[in-house]
Amino acid sequence: MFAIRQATGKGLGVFASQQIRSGQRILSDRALLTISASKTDILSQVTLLPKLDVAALLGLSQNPAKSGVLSWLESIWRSKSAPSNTRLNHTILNIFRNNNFDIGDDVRALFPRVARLNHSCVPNAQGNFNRALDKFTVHATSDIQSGEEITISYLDDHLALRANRQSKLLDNYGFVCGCRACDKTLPESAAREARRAKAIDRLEKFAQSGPADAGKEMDVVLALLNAYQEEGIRGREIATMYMAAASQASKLGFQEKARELALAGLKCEVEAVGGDSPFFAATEKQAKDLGVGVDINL
Ligand SMILES: C[S@@+](CC[C@H](N)C(=O)[O-])C[C@H]1O[C@@H](n2cnc3c(N)ncnc32)[C@H](O)[C@@H]1O
Repeated sequence: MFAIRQATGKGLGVFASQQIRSGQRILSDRALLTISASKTDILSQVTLLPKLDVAALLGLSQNPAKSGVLSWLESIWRSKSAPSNTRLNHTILNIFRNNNFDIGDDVRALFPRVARLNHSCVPNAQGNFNRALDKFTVHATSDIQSGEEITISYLDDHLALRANRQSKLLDNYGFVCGCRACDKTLPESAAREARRAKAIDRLEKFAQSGPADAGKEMDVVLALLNAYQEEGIRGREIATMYMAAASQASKLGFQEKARELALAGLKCEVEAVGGDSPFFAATEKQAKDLGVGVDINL
């Protein structure tokens, strides 16, 4: 379904080798290495790995940024690593920083194929850890054409403005993003940023406007959802927003609207994580608790 090859200006990348439909699972990867913040350090963990896994780890990309620091990792490095100044140790730490994913409960992990996915601020796929499978899965969040690069977002705030996104990517990964949303030469670029700025402004005004009622909250979530849709961004965050809007609609007594929003939330969730994910089960339960049990064809 995909091939790993050179992506101009980005090192290696993952490319669709056939058409992939939105919601399709592209890959699921078992961790090469997992690090828990409280229990262990990276270097001693690596010494326990089979040789083939060490070779796979050392084949992953390094972060060229000098200042790129994940403070959590830095503290583990400083407090527990010894000897700390060999070239190999620095390489391992650098690779871990550049490729790890937060999988919840203060655990970070390296996944060999997932680590080849490049970033886009308007990604066409999303990665999530599936606790039931003990694997990191990647799902298409829009239709992907054969030959197209498969991308995910490395950022938490998907609606952030360009300057904000770029400084985070530069600090943490050492690259200047040239994705569609960051490319200032594209005709739609200014309109995109203006739409994002408007949505952020609306959210900030809402946050400052004192106690909110369900009606105001629903309006602001619907406006945000609209902004995400206009940007072509889908995934779990959007599913969460749909469920929040469904909850407000239900509080206001608009059961039909609540049902419609919950169905949209469930669809978005299942497309991003798959029907076998505990995240999806939790969202299904949320819909049931709202009294808007919806059946969705998996
Ligand atoms: C997790 S790795 C992704 C795979 C990597 N390209 C490789 O060759 O293995 C992250 C690194 O890929 C590169 N990268 C990812 N997204 C990029 C983008 N949008 N623009 C430029 N470089 C990017 C950066 O060097 C970043 O530090």
